Amino acid sequence: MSETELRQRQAQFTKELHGDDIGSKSGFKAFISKNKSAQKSAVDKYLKHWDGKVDKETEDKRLEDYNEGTHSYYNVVTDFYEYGWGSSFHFSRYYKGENFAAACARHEHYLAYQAEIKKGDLVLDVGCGVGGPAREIARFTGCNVIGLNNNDYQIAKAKWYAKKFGLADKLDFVKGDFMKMEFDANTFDKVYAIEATCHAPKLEQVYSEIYKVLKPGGTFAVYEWVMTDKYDENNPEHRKIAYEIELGDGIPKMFTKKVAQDALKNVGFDVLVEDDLAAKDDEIPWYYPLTGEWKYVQNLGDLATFLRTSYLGRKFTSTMVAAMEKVGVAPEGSSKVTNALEEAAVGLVAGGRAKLFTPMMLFVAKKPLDTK
Ligand SMILES: CC(C)=CCC[C@@H](C)[C@H]1CC[C@H]2C3=C(CC[C@]12C)[C@@]1(C)CC[C@H](O)C[C@@H]1CC3
Ligand SMILES: C[S@@+](CC[C@H](N)C(=O)[O-])C[C@H]1O[C@@H](n2cnc3c(N)ncnc32)[C@H](O)[C@@H]1O
Repeated sequence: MSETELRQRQAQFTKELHGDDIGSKSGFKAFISKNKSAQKSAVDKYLKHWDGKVDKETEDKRLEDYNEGTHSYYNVVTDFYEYGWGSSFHFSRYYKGENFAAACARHEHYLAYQAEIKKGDLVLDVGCGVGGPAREIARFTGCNVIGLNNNDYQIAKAKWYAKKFGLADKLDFVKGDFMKMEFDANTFDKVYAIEATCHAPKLEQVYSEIYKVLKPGGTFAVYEWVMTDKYDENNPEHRKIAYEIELGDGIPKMFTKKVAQDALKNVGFDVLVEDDLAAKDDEIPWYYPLTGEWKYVQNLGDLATFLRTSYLGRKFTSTMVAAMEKVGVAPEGSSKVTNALEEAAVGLVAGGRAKLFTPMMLFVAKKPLDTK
């Protein structure tokens, strides 16, 4: 299928699944108003590559089908993410006494600071979700952001929020595959990516696209999802954790830190910073909202989040979803989605505790000035 046909099909499917009125409904309300047969087909498309097999052929198919696979994944999880987590789809570090929302904003500000984003800069957000980080970074720095995303539903939501919060003149969101960017070379002053490029079937390709669209002298800053140096692909316990992360988070293959480091260098970047922010031995771990550690809850906002994200909260949600699916209120396949998200949570916490995985491998890289 050609790129244009794929695009048209995905746009048409988004209309069928989510209807025309995207944005005004979010979380639970959006979830129950989906077209039921389209939802079933989206769930099947996402899960068709996840049948427990870890052989090379199955993995190759997942890598080949990365675009549709991820598109389908975000079609079915976005409402759950918004309901449980908010509109920034990433993890954060937590300082003692700092609440969830403040930590999330600070994590975004830190990336903007590392990327040296300034007022008036034209910035690309690679894999922008529903635009939570883009809104924060535009407000924080005064820059203009273009968010790139291959998920039509999220783009429609991101546009809706930008308008709602009076940021439509600072932000734009466009459909596209980060493996084949359509922007002219040397377009952006800065580029950032937050927990998104791990969906790429090949890191070197997405980094080389970023390199292409960045102006010479421009900075790229990324929070990358990688398996750490402790990870051993031949250790079945390690592989099980990586598989849970892949399945539950719609990732064709988790790569190691070494693969990411080499990829950045191979495409021509000068790598200025390599810092695993999950390896700082913070008193409050980045994965705490997915555990049962109530002691870190700071305020009522955190309590509301924790009631949805903690083990018991997730159990409550999945039980309710299963009951609603049974009586036909929730679309068929919804329980498969909550089960997959449970695998994600379990794998992420296990990977975090064992320091086999990090969702915040910070790389800051520059495109040399003497390139075209
Ligand atoms: C997939 C990538 C690369 C990044 C997303 C990181 C996180 C924002 C998500 C990873 C696992 C997600 C889960 C939820 C929210 C978003 C994540 C933390 C839930 C808490 C949403 C509510 C559901 O009932 C349970 C989910 C568990 C996993
Ligand atoms: C975990 S979300 C992170 C979103 C955002 N960076 C944030 O922090 O809120 C990953 C994002 O990458 C996007 N994505 C995945 N594969 C993509 C691709 N091939 N091209 C463009 N965007 C992609 C997804 O649609 C999703 O918006």
